[in-house]
Amino acid sequence: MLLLDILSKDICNKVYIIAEIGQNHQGSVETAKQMILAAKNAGCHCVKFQKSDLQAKFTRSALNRRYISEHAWGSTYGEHKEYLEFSEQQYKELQDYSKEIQIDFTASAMDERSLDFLAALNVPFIKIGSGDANNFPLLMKAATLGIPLVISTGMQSLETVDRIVQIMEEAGHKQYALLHCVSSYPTEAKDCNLRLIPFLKKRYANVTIGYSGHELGISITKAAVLSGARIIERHFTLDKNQKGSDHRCSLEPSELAALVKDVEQLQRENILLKEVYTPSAIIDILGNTMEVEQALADVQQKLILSCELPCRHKLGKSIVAARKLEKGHQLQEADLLIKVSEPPGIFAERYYDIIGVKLTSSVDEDEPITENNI
Ligand SMILES: CC(=O)N[C@H](C=O)[C@@H](O)[C@H](O)[C@H](O)COP(=O)(O)O
Ligand SMILES: C=C(OP(=O)(O)O)C(=O)O
Repeated sequence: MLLLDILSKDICNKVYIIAEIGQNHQGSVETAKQMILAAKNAGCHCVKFQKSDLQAKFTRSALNRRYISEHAWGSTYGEHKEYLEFSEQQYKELQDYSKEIQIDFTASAMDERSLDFLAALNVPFIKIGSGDANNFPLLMKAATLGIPLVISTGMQSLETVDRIVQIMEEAGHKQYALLHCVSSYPTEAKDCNLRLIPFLKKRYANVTIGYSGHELGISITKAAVLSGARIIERHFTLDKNQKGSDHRCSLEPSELAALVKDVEQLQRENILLKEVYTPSAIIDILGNTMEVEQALADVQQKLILSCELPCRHKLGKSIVAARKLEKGHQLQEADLLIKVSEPPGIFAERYYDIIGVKLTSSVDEDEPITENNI
């Protein structure tokens, strides 16, 4: 299977292309099937969805908050997400359909219950989205399942990415990839920071590096391939003008097909036998456009970008009390969960740092632990 060959680095000149259907199916299984077929016809290797167990992923206050947006499918965020969430039975139906037309089918596991569900569904790999890249307990569990993992690194620090790699190494899990990603929708060219692809390749020499892009158009994604990305993920839509947060920065079928064709041509011309090109060589190959030049600007350090802060605030995971915790209580793992919280609390990457710390004030069940509590 191509993905496994890429993860084991047996093949270096092919790119595995994932069409991220995400929640662009508008809550309709029929539309999802049309999208799976359109992704297959565009030449993609895989279709991907987003699987959540809403009570496991979000706190009650995050689910109950009013969602005032032209993209809202309900009056609260919980109603909106419920509308877009497929049942386990519907997942099986979509998986069967994907099998029938021979395209890989998977989803991101956005909480532990969804991870268990996807593992049981026997998907070829499980995606861990940027929102869970700092969810170390989830990553530890995922690393022990014996299933390939594709892990995005948007809205995370370099320290967190180092920790992901350490978790995989400690678990002896070798079949995984890290995707460079910037969690802003759409990402402006100047924020794409494609030089972080060779940076990550050098820092984690044994790990396959890919790119999950949220920018407009396909040129920057092609530049990502020439920067060394061997797994590409792009949001996919049947029509960019539809209601929904992700449609605008998604590719329509003709754009996705053009991306696949252009990547295949780079492969046919043996250009991908060399993995990493310099920015000037990439511009020579693709032709000079301002956006590609901006996306390739010199960047030496992986930081959480200011353009990612709205997404980190909205969908970043926080540390939450699993039950009511009294003042003076010394925190243990069993006391804590990791969820999207409204308002956010201490971010999930500090989970292991606060174990053993005594609470200076009580925290209610399903409420975030904040700096004021420790
Ligand atoms: C960080 C993350 O999960 N991002 C996902 C993947 O890129 C997105 O598809 C979000 O689910 C989507 O943008 C949320 O939109 P809304 O809040 O309108 O449901
Ligand atoms: C959030 C996701 O993707 P990314 O972090 O790659 O944008 C996802 O796949 O669910």
